[in-house]
Amino acid sequence: MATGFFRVPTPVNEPVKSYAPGSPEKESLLRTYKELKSKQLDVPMYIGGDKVYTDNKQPMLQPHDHQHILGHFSEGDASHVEQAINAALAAREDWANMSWEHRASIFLKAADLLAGPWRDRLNAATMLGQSKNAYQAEIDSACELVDFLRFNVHYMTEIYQMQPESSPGVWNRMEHRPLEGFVFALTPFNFTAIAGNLPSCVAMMGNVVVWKPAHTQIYAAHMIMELFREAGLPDGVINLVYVDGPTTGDVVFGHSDFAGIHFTGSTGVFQNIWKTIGNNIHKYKSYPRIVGETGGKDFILAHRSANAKALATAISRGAFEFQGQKCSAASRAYIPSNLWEEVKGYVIEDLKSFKMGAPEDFSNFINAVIDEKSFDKIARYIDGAKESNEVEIIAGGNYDKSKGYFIEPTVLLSHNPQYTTMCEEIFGPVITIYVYDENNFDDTLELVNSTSPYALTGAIFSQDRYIIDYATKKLDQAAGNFYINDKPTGAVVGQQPFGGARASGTNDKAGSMLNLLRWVSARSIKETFVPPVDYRYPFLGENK
Ligand SMILES: NC(=O)c1ccc[n+]([C@@H]2O[C@H](COP(=O)([O-])OP(=O)(O)OC[C@H]3O[C@@H](n4cnc5c(N)ncnc54)[C@H](O)[C@@H]3O)[C@@H](O)[C@H]2O)c1
Ligand SMILES: N[C@@H](CCC=O)C(=O)O
Repeated sequence: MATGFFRVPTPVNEPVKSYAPGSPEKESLLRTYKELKSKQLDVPMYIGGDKVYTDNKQPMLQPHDHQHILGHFSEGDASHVEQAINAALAAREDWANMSWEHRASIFLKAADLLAGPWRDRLNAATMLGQSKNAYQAEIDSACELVDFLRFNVHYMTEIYQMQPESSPGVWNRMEHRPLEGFVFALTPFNFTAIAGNLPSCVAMMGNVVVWKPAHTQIYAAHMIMELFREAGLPDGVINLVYVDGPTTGDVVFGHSDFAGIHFTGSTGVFQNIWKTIGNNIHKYKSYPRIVGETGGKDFILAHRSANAKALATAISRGAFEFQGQKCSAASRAYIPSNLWEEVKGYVIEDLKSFKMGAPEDFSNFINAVIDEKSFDKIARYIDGAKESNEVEIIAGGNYDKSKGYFIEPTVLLSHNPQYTTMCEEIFGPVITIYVYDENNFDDTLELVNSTSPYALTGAIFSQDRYIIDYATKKLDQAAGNFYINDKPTGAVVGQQPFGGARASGTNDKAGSMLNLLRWVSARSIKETFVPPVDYRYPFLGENK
């Protein structure tokens, strides 16, 4: 059999298209958007080689126009989860034995399809189903997913190249085996790229997967599955089911072949999953890999030396892009008293210029939040602020769900640094600001570090290099992604490996070698060329 030591193409980040007025990409995307919007899809689950339809049809809505249905998905039950596990296990041997370069080819082809003919379709699906504007959909569902696929293939080869030393007469080798069993990918609503990455990077390493997306992301999720199939992913390697979370969890976490979970979502759900796995630990063949990236309460801390305009821009973009429905969105800010009036002026000016509405109008910066449950939760936080005498509403504060789930970008000013919205994740377009005495930077650093249980992202703004150095050291455990003079969001694959610690997750850095290492189990092999033929140590003979 002919073979070689193959080098994969060097990955570079997929360029982000502008969708500027009159651009060909804008025209082409809008055409696809309108085409998809005009029809209703009947979306199946994908189990083994089958597209599985059930009688339990659930609507897929547009968050910005909830009476407009995009189609229906077939909801499954526990029996479908069992079938998906069986299909995965049946596919395991062939997939695990496929030469790595062919696994790589499938995902590199998926990346090229997505960068080319599939780009508009996945972007339009993300705009329609998750209410992202064109630019944010482009960053997420096109560029970030393309980057995940290409960079992960590259990291995979780096892992395979990790080999031990050998001594004379011996050749030591290390194999990076897929896990024994199946892996469960449980994905959130807010990023199409994350939904695509969680099952695919696990499969890339030779594993088989059962994938359950959030119900509100199924519209784009099924297109990702179609993309992988077109790229040549064999049947049964990734099995996509639409079953409610607890029912899926009961079947998956009770199965002896459960080998790991790749999760992104909220902290509470992840902590419950961890407990369930702990309680069932005696049932499994191996200790399951538990990888979870979860919630955040991401901060901006400004020093009195900060540039007020840059700081205000970081607040406007960092808190409100994608309606704050980003794990990394800035949701608490600590501003020194000397800068507050100026910063407030810029932020209010920015917010006045924001347009809110459906994504098909490309001039809308703000779209809708994902569903009624999220809308009601965010509205409750805003109502709480209206009633509190510890908080003022500086901007926004209105909401309306009559047509779509629209919440005005809202800036709260809290006089209490421990007020609820300074501590809890809201996951919506709300930022709370605490203005501190400009001479009290040290105490404020401590406040930032200790106020919330999360440690996902954070930013320091200062023009003073001693302060930047000092804050970077003091806040070393406060954020897994730390930004200097930039908004605490918008991590790019290959540039800022992403993930947080404390209650924000296991910090296995999505889109990096660190993450992929969790999906392999190394086997060390020692081969001795001329084995000894006498058991005695040399000195045993001399003592006679
Ligand atoms: N740290 C990160 O990288 C990152 C990235 C994106 C989103 N997030 C977090 O995700 C959350 C928003 O996403 P979401 O609302 O989809 O999260 P979620 O926790 O509600 O849902 C995530 C997934 O878990 C499933 N699920 C929910 N309850 C379950 C249960 N009891 N048992 C089993 N499965 C269950 C959901 O159906 C979904 O597929 C936020 O907290 C955000 O911070 C984190
Ligand atoms: N890569 C993204 C992660 C978003 C999570 O929801 C960011 O940093 O903005």
